[in-house]
Amino acid sequence: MPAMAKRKLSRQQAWRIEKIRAERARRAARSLWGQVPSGPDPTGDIPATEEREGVITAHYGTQVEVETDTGGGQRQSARCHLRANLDGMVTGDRVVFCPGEPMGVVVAQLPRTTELRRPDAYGKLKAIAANIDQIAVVIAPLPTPHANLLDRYLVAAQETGARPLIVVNKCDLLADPALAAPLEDMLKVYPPLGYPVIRCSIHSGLAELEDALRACTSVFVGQSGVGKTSLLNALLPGAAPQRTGALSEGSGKGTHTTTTSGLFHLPGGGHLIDSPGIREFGLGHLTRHAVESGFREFHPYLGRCRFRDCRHQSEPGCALLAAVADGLIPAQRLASYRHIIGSLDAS
Ligand SMILES: Nc1nc2c(ncn2[C@@H]2O[C@H](COP(=O)(O)OP(=O)(O)OP(=O)(O)O)[C@@H](O)[C@H]2O)c(=O)[nH]1
Ligand SMILES: [Zn+2]
Repeated sequence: MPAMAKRKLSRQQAWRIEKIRAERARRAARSLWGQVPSGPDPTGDIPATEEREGVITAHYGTQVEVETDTGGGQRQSARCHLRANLDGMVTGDRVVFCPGEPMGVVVAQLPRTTELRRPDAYGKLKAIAANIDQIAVVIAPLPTPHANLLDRYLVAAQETGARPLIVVNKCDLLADPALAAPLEDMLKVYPPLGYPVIRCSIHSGLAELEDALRACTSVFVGQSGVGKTSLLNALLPGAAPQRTGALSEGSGKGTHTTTTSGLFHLPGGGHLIDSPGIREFGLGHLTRHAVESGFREFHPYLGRCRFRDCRHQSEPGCALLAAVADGLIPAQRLASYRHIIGSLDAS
């Protein structure tokens, strides 16, 4: 701990230091993401301490890789231990750390803007990534896309606060009308609902995807085989899978374990967080309330059904059924809703 922390501080001094720390963290985070903070730097008159702010870019059990922005687009990485009370840290977390040789130590976690969570083996929801701005749900003509699965990912995305993006990969296969027709039919409901749709393949048309990923931190989620790893490798050759591991305490040399997740910087700008756990995000348990609120076009009708416990199946006076009949809600989305609720009831 720096000597400064041992001094007895008045409440006002402690409050001021807290404010300065928060401002420093905000500036560090914004400049790390390539945004230039505006206004004079109110922390400039404060003497530097050994503590720095950074972002967790990889996680290896009790060790993490923490990256700091050293200015001019340069970044520096430091391997750190986690303090024992900081076991819930994930890739994307912004932290305060003390650099050291061969390893530094993470001393504090800064507040998260968003959090991706999924149930662990015991059903308890655990964070798997933090501070994600955008969730790119990847689909493809093959494996066959299912509206209820896409909607499930969109519902899960809605809960996190990150903005959703639909990425249609393998568009080279759309030359086959038997693959194109059902996909286009399924997709047409999403742009009017405000979900952006991008079409690409690993062979061509990546510029639009690069644009959508610029200046933010994203994750790719979606069914196995839609091409998430291939897209990551097309955007950043050699990025996945990453095979560095924990450093041994004594020698500081690498051992061979696969990292559980990693944050990648894209050459075109923006960052991607990837891990097997993140790819399965959205397939965990959802509550009935989360499912209802995850269908954004349902919002004006929720609470307006005749029966308070309406399940929106065939009940008289159901506001959602009436909205479907009036063409205000796509029938495909109500069908998805029922499918997802049916899977909750069955589990
Ligand atoms: N035709 C075509 N094939 C593609 C494209 N992108 C990926 N593929 C193929 O699709 C298959 C699955 O790709 P992956 O990148 O492993 O899919 P994934 O979504 O990462 O799968 P998981 O790791 O299981 O989640 C591979 O055989 C890829 O070569 C594309 O744009 N066009
Ligand atoms: Zn109803």
